[in-house]
Amino acid sequence: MQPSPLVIANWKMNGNRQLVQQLAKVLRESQADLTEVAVVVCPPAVLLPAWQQEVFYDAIHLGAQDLNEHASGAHTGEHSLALLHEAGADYALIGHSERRQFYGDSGQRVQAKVDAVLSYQEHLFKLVLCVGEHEQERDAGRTIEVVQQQLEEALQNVSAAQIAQVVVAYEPVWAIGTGKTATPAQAQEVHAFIRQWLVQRFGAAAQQIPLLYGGSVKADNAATLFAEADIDGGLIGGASLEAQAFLEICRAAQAQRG
Ligand SMILES: O=C(CO)COP(=O)(O)O
Repeated sequence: MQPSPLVIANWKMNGNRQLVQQLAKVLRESQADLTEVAVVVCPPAVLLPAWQQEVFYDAIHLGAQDLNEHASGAHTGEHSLALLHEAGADYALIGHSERRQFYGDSGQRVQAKVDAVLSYQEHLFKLVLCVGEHEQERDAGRTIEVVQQQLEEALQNVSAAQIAQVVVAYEPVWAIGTGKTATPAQAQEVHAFIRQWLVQRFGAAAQQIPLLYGGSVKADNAATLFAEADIDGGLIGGASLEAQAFLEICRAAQAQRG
């Protein structure tokens, strides 16, 4: 059995209360068409409470774009899992390339955040581990090596029992916000590798881990990407800020299992 389709909106530092209402309305009106696809919205943390008021059916989850691995204390500007949970989140993105590149998330820090999620009140959060290569790394033929290293480091302390809480998102850095989507074949090649690595490391249960593709997914290319055997959905940036485009992407994920 394949993992259930999953589509995640990553609003990054965008959106406002009006967009919360717009997107929630579109999703609510279309819920009958989205029976097979789970949808997660990761707004800026301050908008989580606004989303919490809009979300009243089970298929929609809220997620944090990042978290602090400490439980509490002197960490100005940061959010603990307890705070995020209170604001309605039960998913957390970890290791997004923008955090790795611009906000100091080293491989070690990413690993600490993974461990924090998995040791936080058992099974409460799912984590979405983002991996992906830079353009120079792809050009140098190092894509698989880079992705493998990111997986090994981040999931170092994870047990086979905990793997059900993990989602992996492959986001080639050169495809993020550039309009340069990986071709379905390029994405599938890396996804097949990730699947094989996970199964080797965690056993057959890893067949059920959703593998998402992210990087310039739009309404018009989602269906061909999601048609690939190991692409179970998407992590959507820009297109998640347009309610109709995001809905079309969710529909494309649903259609794969329709
Ligand atoms: O980084 C992304 C989602 O996390 C992808 O962003 P875009 O869809 O804007 O390329």
